[in-house]
Amino acid sequence: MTSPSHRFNDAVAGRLIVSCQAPEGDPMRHTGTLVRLALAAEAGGAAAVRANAPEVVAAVAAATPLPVVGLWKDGDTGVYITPTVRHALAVAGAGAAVVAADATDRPRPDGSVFADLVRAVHEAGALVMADVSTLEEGVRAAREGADLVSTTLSGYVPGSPAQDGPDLGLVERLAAAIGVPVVAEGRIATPADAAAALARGAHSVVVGTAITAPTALTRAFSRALVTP
Ligand SMILES: CC(=O)N[C@H](C=O)[C@@H](O)[C@H](O)[C@H](O)COP(=O)(O)O
Repeated sequence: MTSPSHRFNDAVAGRLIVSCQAPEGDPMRHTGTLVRLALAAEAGGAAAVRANAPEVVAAVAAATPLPVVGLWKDGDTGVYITPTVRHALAVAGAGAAVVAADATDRPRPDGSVFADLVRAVHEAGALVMADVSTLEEGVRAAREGADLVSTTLSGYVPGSPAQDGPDLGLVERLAAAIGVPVVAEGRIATPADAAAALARGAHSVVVGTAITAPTALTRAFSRALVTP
């Protein structure tokens, strides 16, 4: 029998995962709207959807046959992407095929370690995508049982310098170092960026803002039109 890990990994191999999220206070932060974005992603050929919060994960999973990579953001400092085992189990319980969680080496609010979260999510029948910012974190997450490792947090945590574009160097280094699939995520702005990520060794590519964030995209256009 094919394991859940093989099934998901085969389904997203060489393909796009669309992140359908909206920040706190954004007009798009509305479950029905995020479901519509997920349906648009499906219609456009995405292989999976990444979604935030149990309610949205459940609604997207009910509306589309695509597997859902679920997370639960809590706050925006320290470890905020699925920070505790409780958050992870709620996301798995909502129907996520994969639970994405911070796998940096910073302290977690419930005192757990990443390996505890991996164990709990596997017992719940879902896979784990480790969101990392460095090569070392990715190597450790793979050793601790992560099913996929994503470059999500590169440029967003102390010790990982901010960059304008995607961190394709990290994609390449991870792909050479670990045996689990590497996902390129973060600031992938164009189809050419996505194709370049695959060429550098990514198994799959997550795109959020460039596809599903009209407020941020409008802001970028507006700023470009402001005369100095
Ligand atoms: C750092 C962080 O919290 N990243 C989040 C992870 O779920 C999302 O806010 C991003 O939109 C997602 O990673 C996709 O990235 P981009 O929107 O750049 O394509």
